[in-house]
Amino acid sequence: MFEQPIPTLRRDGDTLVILDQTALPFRTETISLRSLNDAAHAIRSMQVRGAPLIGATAAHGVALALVQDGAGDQSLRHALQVLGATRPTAVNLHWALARMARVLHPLTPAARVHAAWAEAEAIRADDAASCDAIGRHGLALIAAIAARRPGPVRVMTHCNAGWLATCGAGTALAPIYAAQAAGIEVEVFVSETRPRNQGLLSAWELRAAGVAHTLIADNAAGLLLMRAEVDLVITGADRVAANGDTANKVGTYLKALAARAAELPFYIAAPHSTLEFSCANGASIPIENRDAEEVRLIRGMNADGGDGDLRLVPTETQVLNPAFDITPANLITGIITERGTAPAAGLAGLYPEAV
Ligand SMILES: CSC[C@H]1O[C@H](OP(=O)(O)O)[C@H](O)[C@@H]1O
Repeated sequence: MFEQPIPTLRRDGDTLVILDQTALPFRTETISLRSLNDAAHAIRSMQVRGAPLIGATAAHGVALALVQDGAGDQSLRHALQVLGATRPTAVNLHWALARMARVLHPLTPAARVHAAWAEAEAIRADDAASCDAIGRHGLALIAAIAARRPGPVRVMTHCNAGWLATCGAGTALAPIYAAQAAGIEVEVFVSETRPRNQGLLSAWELRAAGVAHTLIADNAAGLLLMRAEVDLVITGADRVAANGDTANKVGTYLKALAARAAELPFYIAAPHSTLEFSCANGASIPIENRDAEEVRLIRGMNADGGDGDLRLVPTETQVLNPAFDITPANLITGIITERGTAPAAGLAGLYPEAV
C-alpha cells in the first residue's frame, strides 16, 4: 500500500487535519477542520482539491457537522446540502455524500456520529486501495512500452492527479509511482495547468519522490506530442459518464486532441467514485466556473522566499474561468480503473452491477 509522504487528510479526535494545498508548493502547512463550515470552505477554496480527496473530505465534513451541530435529521440534511453545494463537477463529492446519507439517515441520532466517522474512514480506505489498484493496472501500460524499446517511458500528464488529489497514491500518477517501484525508468512531462497551476503540485510531488520530470507551459504540450516526444498521456478525471465522456481539468481536451492528431495513446485514470453511470454523456456534466481573480492573478515565490499573488491584469479585465472541460470518449484510448483498463465506451464491462 502506497504511503502518502504527508497525509492529505487525517482524523484527529473530533477534528480533521488536512494538508493545505493553497500553500503548496511554497509552504507545507496543515489545517485542523473543526466544523461543517471549515470543511465546506476547505473544499470551495481548494485547500483540499482533487476529485477523490474532495469526496473523502466531504464525508468527514458530515461527521464534523454532527459532532458540532447535533446529529438530528435537520442537522444531517443541512450538512449534506452545504457540502453538496461546494463544487459541482467532481462526482466523487456527490457520491461520497450519497453514501453517507444512505448509512446515516436510517440510524437514530445517537448512533450517527460514530457511524459517520466509520463510513468516512471507509471511504478514505476505499480510495487508497483504488489508487493502488489503478497504479498496478496503469503499470502494465508503462511496462509494455518499456519492453518495446530502451530508455525512459515518457508520460505526459495534466493538472495534479497524484497522491495530493486522493487518499492514496493518486490516479494518473499512481502508475508512475508503481513503475518507479518496479524499477522501470519513467520521465513525466508536467503541464503548469493555468490558472491554479496544479501542475506545480505534480512537480513538487515528483521531485520529492525522485521521479524525473519536466515542467512545461500548457501551450507547449502540442509541440511535444506532435514531435512524438511523449509515449502516452495519462490524466485524472472529475466525472466519467456512462459513454466514457470525461470531465477533467480545463486543458485536458486540448491534450486529447493533440494526442489523437499525433496518434499517441491518451488514458484517463479514475476510481469507481469518479464514474457516474447514471450520467449518459458529457453534455450533462456541470462545469464549474470559478472566480475571475484566479485568472487575473498568479501565485509565486518572491526573491526572499515568501509567496504571494501578482496581478497580471486590472480587475476591470473581463475573464471567463471554466475549471474543467469535457473530453469525448472517442478521443480516449482507455480508462484505467481499480478493476482494470477498459476502452472509454466499454466501462460497463468492468462494472456490470452499475448498469
Ligand atoms: C485525481 S484528481 C482528479 C482531478 O481533480 C482536479 O481538479 P481540482 O484541482 O480543481 O480539484 C483535476 O481536475 C484532476 O485531474
